[in-house]
Amino acid sequence: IPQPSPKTLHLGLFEVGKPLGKGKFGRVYLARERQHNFICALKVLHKTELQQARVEKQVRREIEIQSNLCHPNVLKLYGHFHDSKRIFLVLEFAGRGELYKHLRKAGRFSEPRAAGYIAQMASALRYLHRKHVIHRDIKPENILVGIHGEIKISDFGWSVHAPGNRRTTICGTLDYLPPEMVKPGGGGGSEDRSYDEKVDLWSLGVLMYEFLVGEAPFEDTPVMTHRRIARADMTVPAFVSPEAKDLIHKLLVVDPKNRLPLEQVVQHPWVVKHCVKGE
Ligand SMILES: COc1ccc(C(=O)Nc2ccccc2)cc1NC(=O)CCSCc1cnc2[nH]ccc2c1
Repeated sequence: IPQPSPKTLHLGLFEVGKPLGKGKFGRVYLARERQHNFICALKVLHKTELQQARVEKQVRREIEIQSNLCHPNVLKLYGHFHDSKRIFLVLEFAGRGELYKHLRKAGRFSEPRAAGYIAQMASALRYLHRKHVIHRDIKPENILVGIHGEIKISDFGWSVHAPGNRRTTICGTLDYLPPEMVKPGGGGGSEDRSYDEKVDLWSLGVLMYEFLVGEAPFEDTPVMTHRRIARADMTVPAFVSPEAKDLIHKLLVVDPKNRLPLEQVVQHPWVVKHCVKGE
């Protein structure tokens, strides 16, 4: 009988299939867990890479946070295991792939479709915020689509327990960052970068805008994007309905305290109008 190598030993439980994508830190494969014929996504993280990027603690915290989350619109982390060199995350497989690909293909979403997605996002964020988890990186690239068309927030590479205080610099797009995370700290020069769950309300507004318009509201050169975010300086095109425009303006508010709470987002006329009960 061939001696199983450490690789097959750990992966023996899984039949590894086609690559699903490459994340910041790891590759993801379609996989089937043999015992129960269970299809999932297997994310492979290399310990050396995590050590070099000094994110091992973050991964551990993330695994601890995520293992306790269970919501239809939050991508499930079923479990994890590791061998000498790698950490394996056993993730839910979203059958219809990445939302941003659907958005790029469609250009922009119809208002009913966008409203359905915003209602699901609000439901997922209410769940996360009740558990004092801030996502902090809501954008189309971090949303996957399940086999029934339902959306799933994922890639919590930046999630923290509220209130958070950013230490690591932000990399990647600025488009979704709220004023309190791009603006130098409030008066007194002290870099007061504390923020709370309301950062996700701002990002929900940016996401809604991008669903309806096909591009982010503050898209510009980095310097201009900073300035426009800090002032919530954006224009909503005329083809966007007045109700949708109203909700966007109630989320993209510079002062976090004045952003529309999630309970009121799901009761907003634009969301209610397009969401048939129980859909
Ligand atoms: C809950 O989810 C996650 C939890 C944690 C991490 C993570 O990497 N954490 C980390 C890593 C290193 C340093 C710090 C933190 C990633 C995810 N999620 C994804 O990466 C989504 C795409 S992988 C799954 C998946 C499913 N279904 C698909 N359908 C088509 C493609 C596809 C792809």
